[in-house]
Amino acid sequence: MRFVKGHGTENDFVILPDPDGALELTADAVARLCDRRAGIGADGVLRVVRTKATEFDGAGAEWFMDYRNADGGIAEMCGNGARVFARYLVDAGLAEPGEWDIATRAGLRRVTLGPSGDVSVDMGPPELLGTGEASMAGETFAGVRVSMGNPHLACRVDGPVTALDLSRAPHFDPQVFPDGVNVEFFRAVGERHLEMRVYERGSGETRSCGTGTVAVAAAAASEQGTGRMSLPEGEWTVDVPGGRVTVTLDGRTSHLKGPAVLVADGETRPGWL
Ligand SMILES: N[C@@H](CCC[C@H](N)C(=O)O)C(=O)O
Repeated sequence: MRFVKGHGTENDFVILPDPDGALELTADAVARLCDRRAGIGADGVLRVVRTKATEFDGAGAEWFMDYRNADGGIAEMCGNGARVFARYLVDAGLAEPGEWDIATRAGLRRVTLGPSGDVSVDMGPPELLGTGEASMAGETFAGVRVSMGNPHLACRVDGPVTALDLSRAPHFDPQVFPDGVNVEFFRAVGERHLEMRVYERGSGETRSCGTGTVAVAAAAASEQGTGRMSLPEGEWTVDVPGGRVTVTLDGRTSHLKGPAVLVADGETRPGWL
């Protein structure tokens, strides 16, 4: 099986080119590919498949991003994955630099990219769903529930995010989050400038989460309380352990911009999976 390895702010992926949808990708195979000791190692898998070979045929995009978490579970959307997916398509000559849509389980997402460099994704409008909480290492964290197509709980903290112990999964109420949740911890470090760490559903602590960075920018913007229905417009810088991304809220939608890097090509050994 051919693969490419890539990352977006160190949120890393095994990319599996499967244009005709011929791969039978089981949860077990995904978990083995993502295993950092016995496999290739990644936070998730991006299967690259033509929409016409999937149930998303007719969605209005040529390519479907089939994203899976490291534990083999399926997620609706992955923001860093979308950037890396788009960079792979251009690098492989399967798409031209420019602006076009990719299909995801959360709907179409428009990507903008040149022949090299950063990739921007229209992430859609963040959906603020009220408050929620999670607990970790004996402490309870209050946050804002945000849907970016996938579920998030964005928790503001007082101290540096580096001080948090994210070695274990945060606890949350499964009645509030029946599909699980990605939990972000963020703190303001300047004007529209946040630092963030995340514990991702299905992948554990990762060094970046694109949907999570938009969720924390939306949560922080909502606290600015203009009383209007839409979030205050503005550009946010979000620092994550793996680097820096920019989130733009424009009242209609949100954009995530940041690096997307391909680092290796390879082939799994016959019979290994
Ligand atoms: N790292 C991703 C999010 C991946 C999916 C998430 N773990 C979930 O289960 O919803 C991103 O960059 O958005």
